[in-house]
Amino acid sequence: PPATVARHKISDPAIAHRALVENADAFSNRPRARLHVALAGRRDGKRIEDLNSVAHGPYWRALRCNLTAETLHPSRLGGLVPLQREAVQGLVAALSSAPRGSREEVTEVHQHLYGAVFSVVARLCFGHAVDEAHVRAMRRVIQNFQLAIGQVKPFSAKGSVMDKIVEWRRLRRLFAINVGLKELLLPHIAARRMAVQSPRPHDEGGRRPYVDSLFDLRVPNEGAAGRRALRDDEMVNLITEFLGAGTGTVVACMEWALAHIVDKPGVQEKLRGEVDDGEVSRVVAGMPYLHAVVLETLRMHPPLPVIPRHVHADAVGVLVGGMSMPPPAGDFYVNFSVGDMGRDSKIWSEPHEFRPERFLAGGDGDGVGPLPGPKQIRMMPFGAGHRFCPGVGMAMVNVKCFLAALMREFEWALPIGTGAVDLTEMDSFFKVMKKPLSARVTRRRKSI
Ligand code: HEM
Repeated sequence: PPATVARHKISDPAIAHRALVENADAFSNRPRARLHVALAGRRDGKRIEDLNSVAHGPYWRALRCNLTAETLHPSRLGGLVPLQREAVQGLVAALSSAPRGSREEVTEVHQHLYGAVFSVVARLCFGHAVDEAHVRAMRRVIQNFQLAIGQVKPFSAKGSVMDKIVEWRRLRRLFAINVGLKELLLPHIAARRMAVQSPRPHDEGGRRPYVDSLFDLRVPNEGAAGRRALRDDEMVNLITEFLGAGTGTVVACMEWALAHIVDKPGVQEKLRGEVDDGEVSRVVAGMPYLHAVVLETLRMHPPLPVIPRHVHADAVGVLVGGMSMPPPAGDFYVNFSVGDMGRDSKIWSEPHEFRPERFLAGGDGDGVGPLPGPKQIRMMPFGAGHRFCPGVGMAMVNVKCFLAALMREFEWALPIGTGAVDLTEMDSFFKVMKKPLSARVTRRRKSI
């Protein structure tokens, strides 16, 4: 984005509510990420949007309605259970046989979690027929892509010549990964297109893969009447977004939750009391303490701690009283600081303490859910307003399902000889653990 656009920070949840919920129309565009500007420049300005980057309007609405109605609708989440069950089995096997370090710890917890969640998301996207080797290949490229985007720091344009050279190199790496992604995904899109057109399509157990919905989708035809089908390059972007957004955030949340669980054995004990007598599918319905653990994790460590908006000058009045700088004359950007809201001592008692009980009856988070209610914002890890995260339902179900299984199957403890988990945060594409979680992961005798 042009360096001249003023960027404001809003940490006050009342003002965030006034803007994102009460004046949602005026606060429904995101700044264009440098990645998208740069990629469009390489394609003669041809648009390469995904749902996250596209401007609020009819094209966005078509993409969003399709995703929420066809793939992420709450009524379809039950269809995830077989995919989750298979992924849980793989995860339990992988963690059971993972090599241990000198302090008897598993060092690559994150990678194992990523593999398991990705396999659910990839099959939800492409259907069950996509084989394990291809899922692994996609996962590698998507992970590299997110890593590379995190390094480009989409909003930094300042710095010395050296900084710019470094950044340009990173952008080039990103372009190269982007090309690789396209080469990898296009054959899968083509294969799936053939499969759905065949007289006997593969049985998906009642689920409809995300790509299938993209084949049927018709979007407004820019500058012309009527609607048109999606182009292949648009599908590649939407699929990349689906695979990336659906995995990285969920894994970040799970890793933070496990970090606190390892840090506080009491939390693990309470969780176990709840999950030991449960069936995986019951996780969706009633496990209040597990639900509280996930909310507490998202309060303290929202994977996306900043929610940016591009705002027209005439909406500046909405933010009066909350601006960190004098009101701008022209259009401006606002960063709503989800991270600050989650740790605001005016809203939360002892905000730096991991205390899931606060979300149970009588606690200071009693009644607070993953999305803000219509009246006020206490925390907003999934955003707010028109652009709130459409994956909230699937994310909560996946995090809870995997955590429940990990509690039921394993004992989680600090590596031998260490006193505490290092909970320092680091900015990457998502807010992640600076020192990835290592833990002693011992198989429990009692099993599902
Ligand atoms: C713990 C997990 C997740 C967290 C914390 C999270 C968080 C967020 C946040 C903060 C936003 C921006 C909201 C705003 O601007 O108001 C967002 C947008 C989005 N998320 Fe998620 N997300 C998660 C999981 C998912 C999943 C599972 C999917 C789908 C597969 C997904 C797909 C999206 C998409 C497509 C957008 C852009 C929506 C739009 O602009 O209309 N997310 N997410």
